[in-house]
Amino acid sequence: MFLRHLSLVNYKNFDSKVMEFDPVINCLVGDNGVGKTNVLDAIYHLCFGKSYFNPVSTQNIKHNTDFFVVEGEFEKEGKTEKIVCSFKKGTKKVIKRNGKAYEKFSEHIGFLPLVIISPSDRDLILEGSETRRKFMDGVISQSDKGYLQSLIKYNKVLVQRNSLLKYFVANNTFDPDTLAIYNEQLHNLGTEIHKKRIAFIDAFVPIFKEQYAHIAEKDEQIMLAYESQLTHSSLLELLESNLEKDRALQYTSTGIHKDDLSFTIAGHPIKKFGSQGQQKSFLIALKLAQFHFIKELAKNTPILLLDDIFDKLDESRVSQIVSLVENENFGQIFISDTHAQRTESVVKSIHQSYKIFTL
Ligand SMILES: Nc1ncnc2c1ncn2[C@@H]1O[C@H](COP(=O)(O)OP(=O)(O)OP(=O)(O)O)[C@@H](O)[C@H]1O
Repeated sequence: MFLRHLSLVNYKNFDSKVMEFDPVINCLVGDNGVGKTNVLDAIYHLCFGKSYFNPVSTQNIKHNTDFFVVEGEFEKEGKTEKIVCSFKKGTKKVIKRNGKAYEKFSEHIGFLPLVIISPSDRDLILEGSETRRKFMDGVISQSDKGYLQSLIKYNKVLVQRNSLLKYFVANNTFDPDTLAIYNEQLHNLGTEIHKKRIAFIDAFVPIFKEQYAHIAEKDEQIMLAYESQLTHSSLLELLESNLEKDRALQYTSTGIHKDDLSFTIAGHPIKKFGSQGQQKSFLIALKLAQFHFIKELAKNTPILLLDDIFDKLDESRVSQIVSLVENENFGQIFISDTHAQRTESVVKSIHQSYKIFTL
């Protein structure tokens, strides 16, 4: 699968921009702020219906205009797939595939698999558990449509249960029967999601470790583990035993919405004890593992977006990554960099088919 054509209207810093891509390697080069990352983000938008960097849709519209359109033509399994993502201030965003609008964006997720590696990935280490859950959910849902639907349903029931807990306090009342219905629904959906997360981590960790070992060229005892309150108790038991606490807090304090991933090096949190280079390598290994995982399960090679990746690492780690890209059968790759010469010498060593765009 590859993206052949991209056209932007009023997307971030672009008035209008049309690009025809190479099926293998595309490099976007230029000074800081020219819009290299914005092009990558537009491609991300076509695959996920949203920006990777800025979730506020109005802020993706070029300043002083009131709509944007991102259009892409992909080649997938011998067919052309035309995707149009448009947004006008005050209306709902629309995503169309071959002229037909999706009713639910979630139906589009996974159709065009994509993995992005960007400096903002450091949030996975630095930020709270929600960022890591989103990463885990993103990987699983690109290969399992049912998972995303269960997650959406779980979150809906969670909102309903939280509203009910607030209602109890506001009206000085309590209704155990309605609560029991929500508890059961959360238990059923949560247990299914929990099982899928366990299965995912079991399959993902060996791939991740292999990617890290390639980049670091030595064993640095890195580990990724799934942490869940459901490991020791069922969700129903947790909901029931935390009822008084939840009533006081007016929200649901236990469940798979509290799950996390722990990232460690030699048994210690990488956030506190990993060097900057080790943290960067960890994140790249995580994303390359995501790439291989999706490729294997979705039976479809994801597009790979490498945003500013060469600025982050020492030369030996960069050449290790390049050799990974060279050896494994990657699909289409987009690379953004400020150094035209560096990029060209790197891509020349990967493949004879490439295009360089100077923005
Ligand atoms: N909604 C918007 N309207 C107009 N310009 C915008 C909008 N959103 C972002 N920009 C501009 O886009 C530019 C940033 O583009 P981008 O992040 O793609 O740069 P880059 O080429 O990747 O730079 P770097 O090399 O620093 O990473 C900034 O100048 C920013 O002001």
